[in-house]
Amino acid sequence: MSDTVDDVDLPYDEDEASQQEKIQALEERLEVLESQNEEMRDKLLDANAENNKYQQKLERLTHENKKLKQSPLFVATVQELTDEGVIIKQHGNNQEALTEVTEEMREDLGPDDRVAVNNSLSIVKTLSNETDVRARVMEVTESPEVSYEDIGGLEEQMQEVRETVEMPLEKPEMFDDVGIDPPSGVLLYGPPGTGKTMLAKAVANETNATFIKMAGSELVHKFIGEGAKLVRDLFDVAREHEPAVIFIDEIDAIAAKRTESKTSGDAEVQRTMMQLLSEMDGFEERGEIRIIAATNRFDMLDRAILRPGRFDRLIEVPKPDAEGREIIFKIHTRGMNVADDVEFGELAEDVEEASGADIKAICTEAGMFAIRDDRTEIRMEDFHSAWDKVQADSDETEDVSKTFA
Ligand SMILES: Nc1ncnc2c1ncn2[C@@H]1O[C@H](COP(=O)(O)OP(=O)(O)OP(=O)(O)O)[C@@H](O)[C@H]1O
Repeated sequence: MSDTVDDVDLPYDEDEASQQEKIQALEERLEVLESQNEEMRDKLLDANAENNKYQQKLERLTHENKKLKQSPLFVATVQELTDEGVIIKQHGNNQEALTEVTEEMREDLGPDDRVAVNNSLSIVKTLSNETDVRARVMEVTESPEVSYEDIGGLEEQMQEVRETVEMPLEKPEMFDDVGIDPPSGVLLYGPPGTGKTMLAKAVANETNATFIKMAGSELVHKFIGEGAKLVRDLFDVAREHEPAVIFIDEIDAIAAKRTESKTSGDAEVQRTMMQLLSEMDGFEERGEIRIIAATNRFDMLDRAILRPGRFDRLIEVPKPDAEGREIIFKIHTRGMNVADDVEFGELAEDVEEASGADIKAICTEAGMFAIRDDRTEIRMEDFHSAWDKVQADSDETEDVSKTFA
């Protein structure tokens, strides 16, 4: 493009064009240039808008990036508010530290409050109350209402649970006299709804022990030190309630085989499991506390937890066979008004893949079918319709969980 007027390529012949022709040619050129200018301005506006969009995206990504790079937060408990600052105690390592806080934050803080702190131990936010967390994740029952008679088809398993959990609680001296250590922990494994929780509850009931249940998934927390702290709490609560049976359901959530990825989440889960193992290793001081864990995913477990002194007694709890199913039908219809012609043996054959939990559901549903039909007596056909419904419901749940997987 030309820089000066002298260089401009004129739209007419300087020597031949008349004044009129020159003016007209220049006007036409001006018009073209104006429309080109307009076009360029539009493009510039578009480009600016686009630029803005990219700028925003860049900001968002930079923010995300920063968040990802940020180190995780730690959990601590406020010990004391002093003139020099706030004394906090970190969970996990139990170290105390003095940290400064803003005046506004100081007003919201009190001793025993749980707070999240960053790497430099500055308080980032306050957390919900610890007792709330404990209550949410721990189920403590003084005497669960399940007895051995409520469990069907698990004779062998029941026998083994009694030997490994009941005997050491009731007759610890026998182990001393014989000179062997009782098994440390019992691991129940098998498909969902087969009676693992029931077995643990029944043994607690029969030994007058407090039943303390915690789900492994509840131990997986986003704050460093939180899972390990809850494990310590779990054993503290058990010590306060001796004799006690600790039941850790879904143990696979904290004791799965190590994956390749080394994210901080994995490390936290690992720490929680280590805490559990170290509590179990302190067996001598554990007194009248027995530990039972359960999983549906035995294949996923880290073998480290199965070593001697840890969960060293494995008990498989399978789906019931026909005989077991018949017993479970009888257990769950004990209080029900069942017609004389109902054949539990036949029903047990019909519901081949049913678990104990399925059979309980079938019995309740069969009752519902009778009510819908305005009857107070439950017939064979009600049980059959109920089995169809239970199967259809579980297919539906499976479809839903597949959709959301
Ligand atoms: N063997 C059984 N005898 C009688 N009832 C059973 C049996 N198994 C399961 N049930 C019924 O199913 C319900 C659920 O069983 P339970 O919670 O013990 O199963 P689970 O094996 O712990 O399942 P999950 O692995 O899903 O936690 C029980 O409350 C009980 O009503």
